[in-house]
Amino acid sequence: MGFSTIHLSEDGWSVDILDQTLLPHEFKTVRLTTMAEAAVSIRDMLVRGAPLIGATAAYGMALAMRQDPSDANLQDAYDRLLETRPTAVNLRWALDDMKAVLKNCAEADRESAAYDRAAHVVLEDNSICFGIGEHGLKLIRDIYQKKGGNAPVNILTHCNAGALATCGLGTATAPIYLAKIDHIPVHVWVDETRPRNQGAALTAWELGRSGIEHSLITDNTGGHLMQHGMVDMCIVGTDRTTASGDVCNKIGTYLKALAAHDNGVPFYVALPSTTIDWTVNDGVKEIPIEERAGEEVTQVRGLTADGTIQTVTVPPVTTCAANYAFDVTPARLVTGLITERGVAPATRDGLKSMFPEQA
Ligand SMILES: CSC[C@@H](O)[C@@H](O)C(=O)COP(=O)(O)O
Repeated sequence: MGFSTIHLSEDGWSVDILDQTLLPHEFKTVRLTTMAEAAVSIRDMLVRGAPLIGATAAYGMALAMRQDPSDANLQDAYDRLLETRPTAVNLRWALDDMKAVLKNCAEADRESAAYDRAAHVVLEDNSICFGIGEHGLKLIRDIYQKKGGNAPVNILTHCNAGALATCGLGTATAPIYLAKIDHIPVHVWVDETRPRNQGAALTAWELGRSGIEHSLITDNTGGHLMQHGMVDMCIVGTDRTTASGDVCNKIGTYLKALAAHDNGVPFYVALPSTTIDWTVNDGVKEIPIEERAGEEVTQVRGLTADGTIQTVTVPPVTTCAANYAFDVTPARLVTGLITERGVAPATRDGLKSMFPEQA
């Protein structure tokens, strides 16, 4: 990939992250030295994407244990990191995982145990992304062969479920990167993904760096492309997948799934098992949907002709905006869930058979 979303700095204890709010026009690493800074980096979306949020929270716990390894601080760090973003369940998964390891350690051992476990979370995510990539690659290869083996596979994706959202090849993008290595021509339709433009700013940036052919489209274009046979498959990520296969992902994903269903376009969701919330069944009723500041809708940030980065307001300055960050795609609209263990039907039985030890 040529970049790292999160890693331990050379001092061996502080944590370097890529400030994703500045991409694509500025590439800047930020150093986290406290749990509070880790929490802010998640809340303000310097890091974002479900798996990377989890990894940052894990390192946030390590920074907390370095400052004060007491039981009280362990719980305080857990609570403060958990409240940073409500929807991506990887956050809770990583914090639960860290807490389970740390509460069984003597206080004197907690700092080193926390760093070890956080490194494990990062490495595990890397290998999970690769597994998702291998299983998703088979789906892309099948479509390529069905098209006669001489035309690119057109894939639509929403938001950024790429390397930037993870500690590896990404989830939705992993099969795409592996297809390139396998010499399967792929072209990606990149939804710009208002309001924060993760598609335009992040997915376009990372696909471009990797030499993957892509076209940026407005969020409303997908249905038209599907009606005209210009999308062979959709692959998106997820922030929380229910035990019954409902998928909560960036706002607008549901509308893409509806359009895909209406046009017979396969709609796949790529996910690490850490994104499955086994305690939730009905995604629409039970998953908390993050609501963010209206300014994310009313304002747009970008590069001006004179090379400066500026934020401008689009509607009348008095307009109030509603900003729901995620929506839920019911399982019935999902063709398959691409996990690190294989492609599962988006059903309770499908997930159970893939992860029997969890269910
Ligand atoms: C592999 S990332 C999957 C999802 O987290 C991704 O699609 C997404 O919706 C990210 O939302 P964000 O608000 O940028 O954190």
